[in-house]
Amino acid sequence: MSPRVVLIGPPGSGKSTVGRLLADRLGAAFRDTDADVEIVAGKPVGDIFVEDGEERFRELEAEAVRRALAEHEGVLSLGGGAVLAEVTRELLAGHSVVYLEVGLSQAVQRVGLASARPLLVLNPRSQLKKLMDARRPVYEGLAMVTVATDERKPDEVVDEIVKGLRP
Ligand SMILES: Nc1ncnc2c1ncn2[C@@H]1O[C@H](COP(=O)(O)OP(=O)(O)O)[C@@H](O)[C@H]1O
Ligand SMILES: O=C(O)C1=C[C@@H](OP(=O)(O)O)[C@@H](O)[C@H](O)C1
Ligand SMILES: [Mg+2]
Repeated sequence: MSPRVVLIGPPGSGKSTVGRLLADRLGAAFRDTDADVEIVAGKPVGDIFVEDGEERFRELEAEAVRRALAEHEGVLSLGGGAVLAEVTRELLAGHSVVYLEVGLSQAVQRVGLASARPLLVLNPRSQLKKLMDARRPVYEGLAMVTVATDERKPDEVVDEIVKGLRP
C-alpha cells in the first residue's frame, strides 16, 4: 500500500489545495500530514510551534509522514518542511513524488491569504525567500514530476500533474 501521488513544495505552492482537487479528480482519498499532526497533538500546527517548539513539530511530522506513506492509498500532501528530515527523504524514494513549484511573489501573496504559518509570521517575504532558496535543491532532488504553479489556477495544476504522471 502506498500513495498514488505525494505532493511536496514550499508553503504557498498549493499542496493542500491542489492535493484535495487531485484526489477528487482521481476518485481517491486525500490526506495532509499537517492535519494528521494536528490530530495526534490535539492542537493546531501554530500552537505546537509555540508551546512545544519546532523540533517537536518535526518529530511528529516525520512520524505522520512515515505512517501515511505506509498506509494511505490516495493523494498525500506533505507540509513544506517535511523533506528536511533525512528519514523522510529516504522514505520518499520510489514514490510518485510531485514537486509544486512557485515563485517568491506568488508564494508571498498566497500565504498572505491563508491561515497562520508559524515560520512566516515575521517578515514573510524574506523568511520565504530564505526557506525556498535552501529547500529548492531538496525538492528538485526528490521530484519525479515538477509542475510550475505560478500562472495556473489550482484546477490547471491538477491537469498538469495528471499529464505528468501519465505513463
Ligand atoms: N495555483 C494557485 N493559484 C492561486 N491560488 C492558489 C493556488 N494554489 C493555492 N492557492 C491558494 O494559496 C493559499 C495556500 O495554498 P495551500 O494549498 O495551503 O498551500 P500549501 O499547502 O502548499 O502551503 C490558499 O489560499 C490557496 O487557495
Ligand atoms: O514549510 C514549513 O516548514 C512548514 C509548512 C507548513 O505547511 P504548508 O507547506 O502546507 O504550508 C506547516 O507544516 C508548518 O507551518 C511548517
Ligand atoms: Mg499545506
